[in-house]
Amino acid sequence: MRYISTRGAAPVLGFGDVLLAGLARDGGLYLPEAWPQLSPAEIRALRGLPYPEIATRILTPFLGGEIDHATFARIVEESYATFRHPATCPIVQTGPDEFVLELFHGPTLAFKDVAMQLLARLIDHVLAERGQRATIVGATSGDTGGAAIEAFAGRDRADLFVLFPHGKVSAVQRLQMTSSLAANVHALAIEGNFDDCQSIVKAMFNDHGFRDRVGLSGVNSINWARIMAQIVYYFSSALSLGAPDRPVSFTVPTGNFGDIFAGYAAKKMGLPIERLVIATNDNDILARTLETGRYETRPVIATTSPSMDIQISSNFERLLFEAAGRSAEATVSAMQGLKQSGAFTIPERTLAAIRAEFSAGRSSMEETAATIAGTLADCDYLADPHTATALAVARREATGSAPMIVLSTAHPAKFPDAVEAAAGMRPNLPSWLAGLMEREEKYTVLPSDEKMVEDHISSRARTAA
Ligand SMILES: Cc1ncc(COP(=O)(O)O)c(C=O)c1O
Ligand SMILES: N[C@@H](CCOP(=O)(O)O)C(=O)O
Repeated sequence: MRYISTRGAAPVLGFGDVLLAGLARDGGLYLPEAWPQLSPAEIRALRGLPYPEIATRILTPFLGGEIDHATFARIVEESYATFRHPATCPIVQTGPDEFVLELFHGPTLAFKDVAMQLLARLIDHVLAERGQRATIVGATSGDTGGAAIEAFAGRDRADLFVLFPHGKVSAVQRLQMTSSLAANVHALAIEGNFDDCQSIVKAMFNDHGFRDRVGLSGVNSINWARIMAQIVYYFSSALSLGAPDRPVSFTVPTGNFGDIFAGYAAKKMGLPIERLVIATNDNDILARTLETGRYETRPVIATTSPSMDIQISSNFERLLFEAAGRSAEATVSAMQGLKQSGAFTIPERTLAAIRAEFSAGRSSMEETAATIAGTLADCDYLADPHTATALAVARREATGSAPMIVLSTAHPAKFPDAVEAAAGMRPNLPSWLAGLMEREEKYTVLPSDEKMVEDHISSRARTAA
């Protein structure tokens, strides 16, 4: 298996190199040269297997033979041993044809753990094999950062720097990032919003001198391995509802488009998926794009689902590349428009290809709050605001015949204020996280300035020359 960049001008890489590269050197995102295929019989053979076994079988083709089977199976097993539910990612029925896929049973209570636990172990493995160290960066609107800090803490081949928007994450999210005692992890509070953090991260990757000097690697979903790991739960949940003999649909609370792109990848690999529904909060750039064909950024609105307060949805680039017939030229032209004017228009044929696979809808903060309250009253199920955004959209968009699986991306206790305001009940952190709110915090506040962040990292990264 080889990987190509959406912008067509970066080296074609194997798995280990893609894992460490993060962003391609031409500014694009890596994708497999071809989608591995699973026949209906091969999918059927996964039924009833434990999650780590399903993951090992589905992900092996992406490794291109670079990690031997026993080692990879052990890494996957160890990754999901950190989850506190025997099914790893269970599904719960909340309506006649509505199911919630709970992705929050990992160490930091968000779906990011599913990929991050695996990513950290894979990076560690590849660095050890090569005798290298890495400086790892990540931008976060709250969840990626905590999951990365938890997964990389104490790993002696990597220094991790997480950029989060100062004052714009929940208290639980902040403490998960700022209270680690590990010397190799660093929380940086950036005076800006998530898009500012993400654009600094991308700028650091595009500064090749800095990138090479510190051995830069990334944990955001710009890193192909993040998407790869997220493909698995589309299969595991669909299998438990009868796949491949019964198609299913998914609704995904969406920000950076990584999670739902993993669903698209699962479909390309042969999983029968009827619809992929993009659910946005008031930051509805993706819903507007599907309606109008124009991707147009607006100022970010702070909502009760802060992890989705995003305008620059990184992985939409991967979809554009695919929908434009894998045209690097079309992708580059769209991305230039975005850089120059904050907008681009999607050509008709590309838009039609996107609309053939995806629907989209938005849920306002009021509708999301009402959905939290209504789902508790009707189904005795307490959803976090991100999950509730998707439930609200799913209930409006579910016109097809297939069962709808709604991705639950965070535990309600990560957002206790919003949940309490909506449902009148304050969710508690699980006992193993009790005491989090009293822990001592350690973080550095920095202006939204690439050079200052680079200098800060250079002076602390142990890989820097
Ligand atoms: C809780 C939660 N839900 C949904 C999302 C959106 O996922 P994606 O960025 O992959 O679209 C995020 C952040 O990424 C998140 O943290
Ligand atoms: N919502 C995310 C934003 C970053 O997304 P990623 O999937 O690209 O890492 C977060 O919680 O940090």
